[in-house]
Amino acid sequence: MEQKKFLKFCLTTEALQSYLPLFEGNLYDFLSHSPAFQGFEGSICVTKVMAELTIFMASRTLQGKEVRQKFDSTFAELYHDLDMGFTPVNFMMPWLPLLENRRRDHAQRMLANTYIEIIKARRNLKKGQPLTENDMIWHLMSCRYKNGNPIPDQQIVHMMIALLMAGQHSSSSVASWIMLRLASRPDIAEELYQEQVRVLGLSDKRQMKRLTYEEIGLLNLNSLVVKETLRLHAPIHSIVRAVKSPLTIQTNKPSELESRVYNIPTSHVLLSAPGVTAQSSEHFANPSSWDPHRWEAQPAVKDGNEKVDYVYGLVTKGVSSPYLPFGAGRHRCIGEQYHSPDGAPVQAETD
Ligand code: HEM
Repeated sequence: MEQKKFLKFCLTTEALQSYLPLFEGNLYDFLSHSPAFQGFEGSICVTKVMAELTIFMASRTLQGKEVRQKFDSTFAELYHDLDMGFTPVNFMMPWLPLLENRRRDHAQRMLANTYIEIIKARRNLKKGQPLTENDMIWHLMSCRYKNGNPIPDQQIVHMMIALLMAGQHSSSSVASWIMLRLASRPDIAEELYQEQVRVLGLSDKRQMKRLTYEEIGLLNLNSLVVKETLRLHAPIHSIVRAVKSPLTIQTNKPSELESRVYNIPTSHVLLSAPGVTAQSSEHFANPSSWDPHRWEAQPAVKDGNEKVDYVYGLVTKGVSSPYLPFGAGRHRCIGEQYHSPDGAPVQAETD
């Protein structure tokens, strides 16, 4: 949890505000260079393009200049190999002599070496030499555990790779679904465009003006599109926990079930799937239809205002909402806010 608190530093509102110009810069750069966005018609592989875009934007903002520069060459390939080792079989049996597992391990070692070199080079900067931007690597290099110890370089490396993986998969998957859903609903795409023209205005050259952090909050339909897409296509469909000590669970609705009490031994692993309630007609009318406007009428969940701090900052204590795409409890996502400003300019520019 202490490490989670260190990571949270780069996801604060102030940090996110400072990323916005970087997001936009990378986005415009991508749109002008990527073959996928030349001309006004044609077909593209949405998942591939969104994965590329997300990794460029995340690497530049969270990981720092050096990592972003390396993504143009070797890093992207290594990341791909790491990514291919991210399927259930690799999780269940990470030791299997599969080609994917070997490539994954090789990529992990190469990426780790690269991060170590970046950290070393930064430590060797002469006193008085200007710092590069205040990114996550700098921050972790200056953090100390409660016992006063600095974070060992190897741990910084592992945290940086974990962050890269945590943010990339989820964000690029949601971005792809948004594009695909919008392609099937031109009326919503048009509404989104009109909202952006209304809120952001057009420049003299009839181009959309640059977005400010505050304006993101005014793009109401934009946020409903993200919310509704996360309801139907939450990227993390299964959340698993190993039972560490014997657990007794009493069901809330005993009348509907044969057994009211479950005794769960430590040999078990529990799996929760938040998408089940998010797509249930018990909570959402016509649940399989993608309708961002449903949230305008959706009753708010009464989960109470109580908050709890698991060391990395206050989070809502309640877990009874049928809609929990970012999880709940101590392992709840710390990237929720990051995801929104990341998505907003992308959606606005590609509409
Ligand atoms: C649409 C985007 C995202 C979704 C839907 C999402 C969803 C989730 C969920 C459901 C969890 C809980 C996992 C569990 O309980 O085991 C989680 C954890 C986490 N997320 Fe995200 N996430 C997103 C984006 C991000 C981003 C952009 C970052 C970082 C920049 C991030 C960093 C993390 C981290 C570090 C954890 C681990 C927390 C822990 O184990 O304590 N996420 N995320």
